[in-house]
Formats: sequence, structure tokens, C-alpha cells
Amino acid sequence: MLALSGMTVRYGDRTVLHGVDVTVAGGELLAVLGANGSGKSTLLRAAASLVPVAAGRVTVDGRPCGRLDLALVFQRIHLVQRRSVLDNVCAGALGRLPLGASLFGFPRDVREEAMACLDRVGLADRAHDRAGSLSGGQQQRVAVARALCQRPRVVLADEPVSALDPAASEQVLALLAELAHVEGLAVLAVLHQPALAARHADRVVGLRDGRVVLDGPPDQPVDALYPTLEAA
Ligand SMILES: Nc1ncnc2c1ncn2[C@@H]1O[C@H](COP(=O)(O)OP(=O)(O)OP(=O)(O)O)[C@@H](O)[C@H]1O
Repeated sequence: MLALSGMTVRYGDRTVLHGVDVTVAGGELLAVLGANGSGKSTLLRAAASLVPVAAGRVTVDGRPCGRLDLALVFQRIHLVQRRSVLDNVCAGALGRLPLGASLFGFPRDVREEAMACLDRVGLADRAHDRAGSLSGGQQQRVAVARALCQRPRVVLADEPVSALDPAASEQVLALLAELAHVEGLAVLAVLHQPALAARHADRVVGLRDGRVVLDGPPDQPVDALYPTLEAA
């Protein structure tokens, strides 16, 4: 479903992605692994058109990727802390609502859909609490619900569990895998923990110096991606 082809990104005269090809099927959770600076976030940002691309194409089912095809989940959780959990999830629908539609509150159908998304992540009972009153792990699940409310085909998650404790990390990864497997979404997650990828991803892509150096089953050895302590 999602195909990144020949993705090349340069910062100044430095090339940080060298013609990277990555595909993610519908129903698949793909983990992207690699050492610091290997180009993982740049790849995700290039896929979302958040950085200029020197060459390459991003397609969804063979068509150029549209703004509404993709939903993003970031490491730092961007929720409006003083608004309710439900309002934050409703905001996922903004891209398809007419301008100003949310000025006097979100329409009832959007609120119902947002409640269903919250139910999906196990937080329907917190809908009317302030987002800021939830734990980090719960807020990341709200961010996933907001992404769902966008009705995307593809979810791109950039280190979604880096700030979470082990139990919350497992929960968020299991949720992303479930969205892929149950909703048929293509989910690409940049991760720093190979063990989490091995437990939850369907496939792993490894980057080194802006190139794909492995692509295969999630439980394959990935040590070669990371510098040893002596080399660091
Ligand atoms: N805005 C920028 N301007 C210049 N260079 C950048 C910029 N963003 C990233 N880079 C460089 O591009 C390379 C890849 O960075 P990127 O953030 O994609 O790596 P990463 O694999 O996600 O790293 P990390 O695991 O540390 O988050 C690095 O060498 C980084 O210094």
C-alpha cells in the first residue's frame, strides 16, 4: 500500500538518505531500526512531506500520497493539554471538515466517531478529562486515537514509545500492531528498541548511513546496525 521509492534527502551538500526504497503493506506494522543519525526520522519526515526531498516518490496504492492518507504520531505528544481528551481526538477530523466547523464545538457525528476511536485505545472513560491530566502512556494512546479519527490509510509513528515506561511501550506497540492487523492500515514505526520490534512488528527495515541494509523478519539479528561500545 505505502511505497517510498528512491527517497533521497540532502541537508546542504550532505546526503542523509541515499535513494531509499521501503514498502509497507496494508495490515502490516513495519519497524524501522538504526543507530542515531542513520536517517530514520528523516525517512519518516520525507514520507510525510515534512522535509524537502531531492528525489523520490511516495505513493499509496500506486497513487501520489495525499495529505489525508497519512496520520502522524510523534515521540513528543502534541495534545492540547487544557482541552478535553475527546476534543483532542476530534481534532483528527479537522482535515476533512469545512473551515470553522469546530468553532462552536465539533459536530455530533465527529464526537461519536472520536468516542469510538477512544474506545479502540481503551480510554473512552477518560473522554471528558483534561488531556493534561493523563499519564504519558495514556496521552500517547490518545494521540493514536486522534490519528485514527483522521481515517488514514497509513500511520507514521516517529519513536512513539521513547518517552514511555516498558509497560506503556508494550501497550502502545500492541495497539499499533492491532490497528495494522484489524483495520488493515499500513503502519510504519521508527523504533529504538529492537526487542520491541521483534515482539510486535511484522517486518523490520534497518538503516545505516542513510541506506537500507536489512529488510526482513522482525526477529533477525540487528546488532550490525548499531556501533559497538568500543567503536562509539
Ligand atoms: N534539519 C537538519 N539539518 C541538517 N542536518 C540534519 C537535519 N535533520 C537531520 N539532520 C542530519 O541527518 C542525519 C539523519 O538524521 P535523522 O534524525 O534522520 O536520524 P535518526 O536515525 O532519526 O537519528 P536518531 O535516532 O538520533 O533520532 C543526521 O546526521 C542528522 O544530523
